[in-house]
Amino acid sequence: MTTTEQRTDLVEEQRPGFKTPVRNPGMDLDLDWIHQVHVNRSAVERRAATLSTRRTVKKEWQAAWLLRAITCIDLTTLAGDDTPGNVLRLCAKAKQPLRADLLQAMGMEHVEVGAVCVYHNLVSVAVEALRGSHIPVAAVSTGFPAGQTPFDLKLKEIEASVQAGASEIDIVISRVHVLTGNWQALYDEVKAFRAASGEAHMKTILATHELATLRNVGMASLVCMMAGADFIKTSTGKEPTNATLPVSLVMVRAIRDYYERTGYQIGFKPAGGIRTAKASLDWLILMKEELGNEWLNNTLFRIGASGLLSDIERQLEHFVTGHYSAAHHHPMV
Ligand SMILES: O=C[C@H](O)COP(=O)(O)O
Repeated sequence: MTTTEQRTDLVEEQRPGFKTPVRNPGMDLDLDWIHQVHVNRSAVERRAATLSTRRTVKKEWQAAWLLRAITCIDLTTLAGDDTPGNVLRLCAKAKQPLRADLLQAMGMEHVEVGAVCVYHNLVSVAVEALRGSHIPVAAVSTGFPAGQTPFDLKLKEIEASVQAGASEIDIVISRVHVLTGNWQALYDEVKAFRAASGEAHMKTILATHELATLRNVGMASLVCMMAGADFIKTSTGKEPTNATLPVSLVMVRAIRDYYERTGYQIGFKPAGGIRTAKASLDWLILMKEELGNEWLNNTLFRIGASGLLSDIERQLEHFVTGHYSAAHHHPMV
C-alpha cells in the first residue's frame, strides 16, 4: 500500500491553488471487498436531509465558500446547438467569472473556474481560447450521454479528444454492466478507457439515475476507482434526475473507503441540475464533512454546471452591496 506521504513528491504545482491530482493507478478487481460495502438507504437519506443551508448569502463565510465554489466549477456547455461562438463566450467567462468590481470589493485579484467542459467537436476551440490561462479543457466522451456506441469508437473518441488538447476526459459507463451485475465487464471497460486517456485525467460518469439502486451506485463507484478513475461523477445532466445529495453521499463514502484501503485520493464531481448558489454550498458542506478539507479544492472536487455561475454572481452581488463595506477589505479565499 502506498501512503499519501510517499506520493507527495509526485504532485506538481501547475497554478496557484491548483495541484495536479496524483493519477490513480487503480487496483485489481476485488469483489470480496466491494460486496462487503453496504448502503443503508434510509440513513443516507436522513443524513442528506440535514445538509440544507440558507436561501440567500448573508454571511461572510458563505460568500467565501461561494468564491471557492467558483474555482471548482467545470463550466459546461453540452448542447446540440453549441457553436465556436458560444464556446468562446463560455471560455471568456471561465477566465473572468466575476465582474472586476465584485472581485475588488471582496479583496480578490483573480479567480477562475476549475475547467471548461465541452463535446469533442468544440475541444480545439476551447483549448485555443484558454491558451495562456491555466484552465484545463474537459471533453465528454464515449458516446456521451447514453454511451450506446461501439466500444472501438469510444476508444477512438477519447484518443481524438486527447489529441485535440483535452487534459480531462469525462467518460460515461455502460449502464448495462451495472444493471446486469457484470462488474468484471465494467472494470474492463473503464480500464480500457483509462488506458486510452493516456496522461489525461479521467472522470467516470455513473449516470446514477439509470443505475436503479443506491447499492449499485456504491458498487459502480468502487469498481470505477479500482479500474483507475481519477474522479467519479454523478450524472450527465441529461437524466430525469441528476446530482442529488443521497447519491452523492454514497459516492463520497465510496471514495473514503477506497482512500482508506489504497491511500489514493479520488475526486468527486456532482453534475447536472445544480443551478443555485445554495445548492453549491450543500455540496461543499458534504465534501468537508465526509472527506475533510483536503477535498475542498478543484484538484479533488468539481461541480459540473452550465447555469450555476450566474446565480453565484447574483448572490455575491447582493452580498457585496448589502453586507460588505470597504472597512472589511481582506481576501476571502
Ligand atoms: O457535466 C455537466 C452537466 O452536463 C451539466 O448539467 P447542467 O446543464 O444541468 O448544469
